[in-house]
Amino acid sequence: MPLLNVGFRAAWRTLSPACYTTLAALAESRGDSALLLKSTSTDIYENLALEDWLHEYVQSRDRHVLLLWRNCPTVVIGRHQNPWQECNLKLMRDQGIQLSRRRSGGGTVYHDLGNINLTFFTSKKKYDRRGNLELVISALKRIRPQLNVLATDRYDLLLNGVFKISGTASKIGRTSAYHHCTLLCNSNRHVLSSVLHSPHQGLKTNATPSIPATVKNLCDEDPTLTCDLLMDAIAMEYARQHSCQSKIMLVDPKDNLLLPGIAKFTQELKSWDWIYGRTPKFSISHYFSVDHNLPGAEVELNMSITHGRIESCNIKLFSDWLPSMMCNQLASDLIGNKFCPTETLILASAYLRVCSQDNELCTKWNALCEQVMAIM
Ligand SMILES: Nc1ncnc2c1ncn2[C@@H]1O[C@H](COP(=O)(O)OC(=O)CCCC[C@@H]2CCSS2)[C@@H](O)[C@H]1O
Repeated sequence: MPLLNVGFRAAWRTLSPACYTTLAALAESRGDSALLLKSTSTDIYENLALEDWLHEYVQSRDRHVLLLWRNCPTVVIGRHQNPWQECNLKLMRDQGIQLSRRRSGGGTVYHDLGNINLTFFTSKKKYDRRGNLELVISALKRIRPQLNVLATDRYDLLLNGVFKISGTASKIGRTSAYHHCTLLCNSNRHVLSSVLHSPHQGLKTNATPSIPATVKNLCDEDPTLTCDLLMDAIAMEYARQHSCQSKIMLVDPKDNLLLPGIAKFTQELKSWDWIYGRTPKFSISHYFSVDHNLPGAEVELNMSITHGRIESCNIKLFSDWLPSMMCNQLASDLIGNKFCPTETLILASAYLRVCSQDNELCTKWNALCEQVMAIM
């Protein structure tokens, strides 16, 4: 197969199904020591799976790869974080914003199509976060010399010395590594700050906390900037510094022929067990009023949650506005369930059938269950 002397994209496009080859083989057959890839997907799980796949299969050789990608609205938590501590899950459900857990450590960020993600794959030896961030700064300076951007000691990029425009995380394997970072061009800052705000106050955990910062979009500094412009500038700079072709190869993370086995990676990243079940053990203590028109309708809820499942639960009423027997039963039935509104709704509905003759009781019961589900 005459792959050695043709561009990546051309080679890929000219392959007939019969001689379809994997991305790893294509990378191997090309002489370049560096590759520039862009994902055609805007699905966070597919894109994180693509990172996993590249880390596993292409990075086994001493090769430099840069992957550019963007996502539809999503919150991305770090590997050892607690989503209930980091974000407003109810608001996210209501607004159709996805939640994902990445494999790298660090804090929580918000992505939408106005945010660019860059993943620098290298061998463990060549892993160089500062070098990568300097490359991004050089690319920015080349297209807009007046921009004042610097990298901090914790590998954030700051605009004008104050505003965060990029956050960093990384994963280091046995022989290979990757460093990935964001770049805010024109994200929705209102959504960003509202979803990265947890309604929980009495949550106790030793999960990694995020370090909140004041963010800014590059677009607010220079309205002529676009994500495409920034991605092209970074790709050019990468090609310049790594002496490789500046042509970007488009990769579809759903392409199981090019990326054998990727579907399994995607499935795992989408699973409840990975996203929620990996949360370090935590406890919540929540005090709320179920109905402000009902004097004394206050509730104290205490729960401990392990691997995302309710391990202990106590629902305390401060008056007899609801039969305490019902609450005790709910508390004991919640044990072992996922700390999630869907499972709780199923339990709550079963009770509703029992008390369906009594309208007032049903209303109070619904109000209580809705409050419990709202904190999940
Ligand atoms: N998109 C984006 N870019 C930069 N900063 C952000 C963003 N979203 C939120 N933030 C701010 O960073 C802090 C969290 O900072 P903190 O330092 O705790 O965490 C990070 O920076 C993690 C970066 C992960 C990058 C990966 C690259 C590909 S997949 S995600 C948050 O509270 C906001 O104030």
